[in-house]
Amino acid sequence: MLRVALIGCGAIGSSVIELLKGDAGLAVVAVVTPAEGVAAAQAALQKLAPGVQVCTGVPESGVDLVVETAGHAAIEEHVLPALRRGTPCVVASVGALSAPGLAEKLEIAAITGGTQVQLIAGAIGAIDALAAARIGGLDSVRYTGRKPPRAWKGTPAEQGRDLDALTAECVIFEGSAREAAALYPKNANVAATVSLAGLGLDRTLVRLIADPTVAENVHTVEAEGAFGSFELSMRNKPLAANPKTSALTVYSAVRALRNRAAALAI
Ligand SMILES: NC(=O)C1=CN([C@@H]2O[C@H](COP(=O)(O)OP(=O)(O)OC[C@H]3O[C@@H](n4cnc5c(N)ncnc54)[C@H](OP(=O)(O)O)[C@@H]3O)[C@@H](O)[C@H]2O)C=CC1
Ligand SMILES: O=C([O-])CC(=O)C(=O)O
Repeated sequence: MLRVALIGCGAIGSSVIELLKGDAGLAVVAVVTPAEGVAAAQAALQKLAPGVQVCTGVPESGVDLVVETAGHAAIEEHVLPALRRGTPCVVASVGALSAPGLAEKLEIAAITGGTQVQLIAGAIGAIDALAAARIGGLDSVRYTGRKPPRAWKGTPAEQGRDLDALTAECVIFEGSAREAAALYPKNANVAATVSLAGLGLDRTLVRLIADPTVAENVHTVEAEGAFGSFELSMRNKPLAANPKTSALTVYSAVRALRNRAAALAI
C-alpha cells in the first residue's frame, strides 16, 4: 500500500480523496494546506476521510508518494523539499514551470533525492503523441483554451472588460505558453504542459478565449512535424467546485497515482 500525501484539498484534491477511498494500492494519509486552512480541512475531512492527518508541510516520514493539487506556489514550498528528501512527486500545477529556473530546480531536487517528479497531463490529451512526435522533430504547436466567461473571473481577463456582458467569443490572450502560464496560473497549466511536451514554453503559440456560447472547457491542440500532423479537440466538463478546472484533471491525477501502484501501467 503506497502512502500518499496530498498537497491542496480544494476542487481537485477533495475529488482525488473521494476517488481513492477504499483503493487497494493507495491510501491518502496526509493533506497539506496553508495554516489558515487547517481547521476547515479538518472539518471537511472528518466526513470524507477520517484519520487523514492535516498538516502545513509534507510529513518527513510515513509518506511514499506526494501529489500536488494546490497551485503554483506549492511547488517551491512543498514539492522541492519532498523531492530532496527522496519522495517521488506528482504535479498538477505544471504552469509553475514557466517561472525562470524552476524546471531546473525540480530536476536537481529529484536528482539529489534519487527520485522523480512527474508532471501529469491533467486536462489535456495527446501528451504522449506530442512528446513522441518531438523526437522526430516538430515544426509548429498551437494551443487554444476556450472557457465560459465565469472561468476567467479573478484573472487579468477582467482588465478593461466586463466578462458578464460578453455576447460573443473574446480573445483574452495571444502569446507564448510561458506568458500564458505566468499570467493565468489557474487557467493555463495545459498551455505549459503542451509546450513542455512539444516545442517548449517560448515557441508554443497560445490563444485563450472567453466564450459565452460554451458550457465546457474546450482545449484544442494543433501540431505539425516530421511525424505528420494532428488536431485534438476536447470538451471537458468543469468541476462544480471550480469552473476553471476540468474534471479530467482529477482523473488524470488518480491515473498517475494508480500507475505508481500498479504492476501493469497504462
Ligand atoms: N494540469 C492541469 O491540467 C490543471 C492544473 N490545475 C492546477 O491545480 C491547482 C488546483 O486546482 P483546484 O483544486 O481546482 O483549485 P482550488 O482553488 O479549488 O484548490 C486549491 C487548494 O489548494 C490550497 N492551497 C493553495 N496554496 C497552497 C499551498 N501553498 N500549500 C497547500 N495548499 C495550498 C488552497 O487553499 P486556500 O483556498 O486556503 O488557498 C485550496 O484548498 C490549480 O491552481 C492549478 O495550478 C488546475 C486545473 C488543470
Ligand atoms: O482544467 C482545465 O480545463 C485547464 C486549466 O484549468 C488549466 O490549464 O490550468
